[in-house]
Amino acid sequence: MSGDNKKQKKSQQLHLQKRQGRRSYKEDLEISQLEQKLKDGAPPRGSIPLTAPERQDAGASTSYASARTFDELPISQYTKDGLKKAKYITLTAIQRAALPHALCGRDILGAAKTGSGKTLAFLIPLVEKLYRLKWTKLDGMGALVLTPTRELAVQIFEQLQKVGHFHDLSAGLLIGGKNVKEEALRVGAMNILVCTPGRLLQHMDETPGFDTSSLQTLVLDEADRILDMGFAATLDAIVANLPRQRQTMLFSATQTKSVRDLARLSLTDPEYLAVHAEAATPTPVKLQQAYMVVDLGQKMDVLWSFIKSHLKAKTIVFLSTCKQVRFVFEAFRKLRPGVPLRCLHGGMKQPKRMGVFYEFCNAQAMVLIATDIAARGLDFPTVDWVVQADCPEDSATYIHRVGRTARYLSSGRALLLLLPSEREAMLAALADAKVPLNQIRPNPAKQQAVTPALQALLSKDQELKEFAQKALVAYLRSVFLQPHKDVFNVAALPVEDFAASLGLASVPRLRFLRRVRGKQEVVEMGGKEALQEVVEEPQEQEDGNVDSGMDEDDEDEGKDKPTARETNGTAAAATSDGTQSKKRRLDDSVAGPVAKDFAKSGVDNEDDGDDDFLVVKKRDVFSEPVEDDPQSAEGDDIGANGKKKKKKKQKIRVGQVSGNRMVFDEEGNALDPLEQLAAEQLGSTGEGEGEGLEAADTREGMYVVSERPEDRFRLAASLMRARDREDRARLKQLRKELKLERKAKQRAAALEEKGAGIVATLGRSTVHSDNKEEEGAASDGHDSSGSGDISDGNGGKGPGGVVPRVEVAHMGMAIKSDAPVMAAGAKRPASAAAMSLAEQEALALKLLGARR
Ligand SMILES: Nc1ncnc2c1ncn2[C@@H]1O[C@H](COP(=O)(O)OP(=O)(O)OP(=O)(O)O)[C@@H](O)[C@H]1O
Repeated sequence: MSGDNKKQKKSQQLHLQKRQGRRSYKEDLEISQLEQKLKDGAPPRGSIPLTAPERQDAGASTSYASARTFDELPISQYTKDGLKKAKYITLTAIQRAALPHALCGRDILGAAKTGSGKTLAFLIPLVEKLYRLKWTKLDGMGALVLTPTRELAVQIFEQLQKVGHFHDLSAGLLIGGKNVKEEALRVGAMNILVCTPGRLLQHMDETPGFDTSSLQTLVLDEADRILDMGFAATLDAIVANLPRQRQTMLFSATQTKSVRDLARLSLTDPEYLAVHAEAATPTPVKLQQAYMVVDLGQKMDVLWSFIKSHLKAKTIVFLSTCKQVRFVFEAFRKLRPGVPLRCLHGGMKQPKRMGVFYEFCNAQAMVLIATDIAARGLDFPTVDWVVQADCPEDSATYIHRVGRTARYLSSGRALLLLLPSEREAMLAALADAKVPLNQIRPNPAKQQAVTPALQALLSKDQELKEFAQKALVAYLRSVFLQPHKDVFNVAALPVEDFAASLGLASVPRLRFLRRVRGKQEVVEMGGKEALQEVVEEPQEQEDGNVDSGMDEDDEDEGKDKPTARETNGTAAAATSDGTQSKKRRLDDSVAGPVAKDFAKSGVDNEDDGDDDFLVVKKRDVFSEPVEDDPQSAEGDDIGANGKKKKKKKQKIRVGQVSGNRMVFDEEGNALDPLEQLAAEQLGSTGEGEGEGLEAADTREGMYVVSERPEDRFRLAASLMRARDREDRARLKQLRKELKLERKAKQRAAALEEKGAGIVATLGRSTVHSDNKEEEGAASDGHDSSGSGDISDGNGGKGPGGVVPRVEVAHMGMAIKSDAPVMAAGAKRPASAAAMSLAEQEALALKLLGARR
């Protein structure tokens, strides 16, 4: 038999062996040795291996409890090689404490500071257990990792690819925002699933043949969040579908010890491993933390000033609700602070979310404005600052938010903005949690007022104005719904100042607020029950609009989701009279100009439930005059028949005399169109209005030259040119940002592309295989390695002297950049991005044209 034929036969035999679930002799031998070592050297129950003395002589003891490096652990060569490839050599504290217990199959409650390496502490035992059980692709789902958010699931999945790089296991990512039918086709063949709870339950309910009965390991990352009331029903339903006989591991920086929670998961004699329990602080040692007391009306200025004075930093800004994030992002972006801005919240579409996630990972200087969706687990490299612009709901959320910086060995800084009404109780809660905080004050020299610029922006941009209105309502509502009433007192908030700081001329009338304030007065006069009554009123509970930091319902893409808090306690489910209350609200009379703006602009669309909050009387704005809206009052013209005359649209024609046409400013004052244009131009400098006018007077003498029409035309033309220049610069900036975005999208799309974004094969196949049989085997979803046998002992290339290769049509844990599947995958996002660039350019050019 020729050498080639022999090779081919051996390869075929190996395939057959794999399909039958058998391992090579060397693997079998390794597995039995590992089992023995695990049994002999298991740490005593209840011990924390972290305190075990370091081994002087590796051969002297059978215990691996004192292992300091991954090489010293009783784990497979495949895992060791995967870890080495990813440059993981020494164990972190939580890994030293948890791995010895977890590897011998015990249930674990792991608690350690943020950024301390908890992910590997559960991924390694999970992969090892399946390896030792000789799990094959035919054995179905063997391990399940649950996480509260999609981005965290993706991140864990990427770590899993590193650990399992050389293993023959398949892994899937089940998160919302993807095609559930495509997932359903493949989900049954996955050995390890990383999921958000909502999507997993959906598959359990709807995917035929999705079998979880052979599950060996269940992991809850950010366990306290998954166990809290927001996920309660989902989690209970998932657990009901899982076998009771399994290993369960719970990890978080703020671990639960609640007996009730543990009973729900049927933990058996769990090891509680809190490695930093005795530490002076629950936050990373290299994290510097400070707080600043800021009036609500000053918050926007403080935030803007912070961003302007940290242009080279990578910063995450946390706000309470999706709508605030959207408004602050859109408004600040338009004001161009000089550092790229991005936003991340639960209302965004999944591909956009992933794009932002990767962009922020790769950026050196950038501000990410986010809700608590980014608070937990996300491992963005080199974040310099975490700014909590809105107070966190409790000390646990504080700890997770600040944990996005100072991760592993790096340092970082965190700033918390507290309102005077939040200060005392929040500081007490943080002191209880042993969080060290210094007070700092804003540097007056660096203070920059953004409010006048926001006012100018909002006066020109109706959409932004609506965003601001919604942001205001969403924030007040979120404060109202917070359970910790000693910290969050909506009645104490200076709402008018807040509205003004967002650039709004007036405050929408909010019935709930009026009632809370009314009841507050009663409370102050001694009637405590009154406030209780307010808190429990059902009418205000339809849309909390708070982004709780979890992807609770994967199908609710694009909607603001209610929080755990809303489904729990404070805002218990709406009562049977909820519908009536809603009707009552709609029947109420219009309160003020802003409410009318909402009515006119038809903002009461389905996806913005918080408009329900406004007291809007639906009426035909075309058939009756609006009394208290200066803009409408000035502009409306009633005809002889009593009907409103249709007004001719006003235009400014460059190069022609503007005649006697008038336009009106925000306050309803009449302005000549060119004067208005000049005023707008000044406003858009981003300086305070008053300052802008003054500067213009001396700089260009606009108001002097506007006496003569020709001069005014010249002025208008020069203003137009200046705007064109500005737009061109913006276009350039846009292109730059798109380039960055494209790169991020490519990464996200590559993830998507690899097996529709959900599948990975933990493979150790050869890279350059011209063996047709092998390829055929690979394409039908089975192992294609043919050389997984480690008996040939070729060191340096991983076990068995093989180099990993991507299996056809699957996203391999053994991804190689030269793999055909990647090359094909890379094409699509690139052209998609190019299209969007072209579209963006066309739009920008259209804008430029329109201006002329
Ligand atoms: N043994 C190790 N050696 C070097 N780096 C490590 C090791 N373990 C983990 N890391 C790195 O430390 C960083 C933080 O790890 P990880 O995300 O697992 O932290 P965490 O404890 O889960 O944080 P959080 O509580 O925020 O979820 C990651 O970048 C990870 O790659």
